[in-house]
Amino acid sequence: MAYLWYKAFHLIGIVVWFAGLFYLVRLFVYHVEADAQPEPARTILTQQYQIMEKRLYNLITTPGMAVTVVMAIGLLTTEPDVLKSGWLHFKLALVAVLIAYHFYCGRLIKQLAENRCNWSSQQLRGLNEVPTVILVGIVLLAVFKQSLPIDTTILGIIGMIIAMVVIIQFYAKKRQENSTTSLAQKQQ
Ligand code: HEM
Repeated sequence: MAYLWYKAFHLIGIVVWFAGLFYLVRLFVYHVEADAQPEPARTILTQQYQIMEKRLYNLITTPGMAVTVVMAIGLLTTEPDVLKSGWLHFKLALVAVLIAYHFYCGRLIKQLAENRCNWSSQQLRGLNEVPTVILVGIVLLAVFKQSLPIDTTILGIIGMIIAMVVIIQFYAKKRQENSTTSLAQKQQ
């Protein structure tokens, strides 16, 4: 019974953690774009984004990660034999990358607050897709376990990354066109 409780809260922690990670980097995108606004909009917007980023990271994202990891430890102590499974080793490698991403986002919050962030809004849009790829990999491993078809999964993930790059480029072009049109309309 304890195992099921741990698993349920493991899943709840994951949802909270990912909601935080996805929203956080979206806020970074808006924060960087606000930097290009004229004053006083620039100061008002960037200060507001700083507050939102810190609160989201400290009150939602990091607690979500903590619940996920603590519940995972609960799962492993209840069923220590799972530790021998190959799928779990792959999953832990992906979780390590995700945790590194989490703390890197924490560093980006500080860099943005100190105006030292070198990422463009377009690059941040790409960065925001990193947890999506990790999520797909981890969930497939957790659900299929040792019966996961590796070749198909790798091909599927590569296809997904290509599709994301194409979509991000497409929307970048669209945004560029829209801003050129609205500038031309203002000048008329
Ligand atoms: C801290 C590292 C983690 C460890 C040690 C861990 C370990 C485990 C274990 C032992 C199970 C139970 C497997 C079963 O009973 O079938 C499980 C379930 C699951 N985990 Fe994790 N996990 C970790 C992080 C994550 C993360 C970050 C995600 C999502 C991105 C995730 C997604 C899942 C899912 C979806 C299940 C349910 C699988 C099922 O019931 O079919 N885990 N995890």
